[in-house]
Amino acid sequence: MDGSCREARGRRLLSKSQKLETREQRGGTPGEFTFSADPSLEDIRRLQAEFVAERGWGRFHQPRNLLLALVGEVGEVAELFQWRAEPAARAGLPGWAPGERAALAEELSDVLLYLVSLAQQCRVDLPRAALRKLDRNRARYPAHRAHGSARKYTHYQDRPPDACGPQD
Ligand SMILES: Nc1ccn([C@H]2C[C@H](O)[C@@H](COP(=O)(O)OP(=O)(O)OP(=O)(O)O)O2)c(=O)n1
Repeated sequence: MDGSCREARGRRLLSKSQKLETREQRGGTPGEFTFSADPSLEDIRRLQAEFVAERGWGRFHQPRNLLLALVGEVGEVAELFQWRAEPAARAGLPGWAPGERAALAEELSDVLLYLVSLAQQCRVDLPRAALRKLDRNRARYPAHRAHGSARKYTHYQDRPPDACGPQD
């Protein structure tokens, strides 16, 4: 893809993300919520890498710096939740103002952008790695044993299948 095609694609993705933000500001029923089909994680990696390269920031983006930046942004997400009454921390974030939802979308995006950058700098193919990890989680937490229970997987490994019920 040449430079002008890449820029046009970047603009299209940006205009889509602006529409998505409007949807986020409205809130909605959590069960009905889905992500947009694009951009892919690879699109986001590439756009962020271009953003960093255009500013000559590559030398700052060493893994440890990115990790610290990521943790800092996670802290900013936590700030938006701290001291809220319990109902406002439920799925769908009832009672959150549009501006607060927009602020959360920004902070979560900062987390994602630093996570993707960190994975790139550590040469981790994040989408594939996440799929592999999901496979591992499925194996560790068989649905018939873990259903309705928040216990750690080691609880299932240590016991025969009939030693505990699903609610145990
Ligand atoms: N060296 C840098 C600096 C910034 N960014 C990008 C990634 C984040 O998405 C965002 C972080 O920018 P800020 O450090 O300005 O943090 P905030 O956007 O959270 O601003 P504020 O702290 O005012 O909320 O910019 C980056 O990739 N590399």
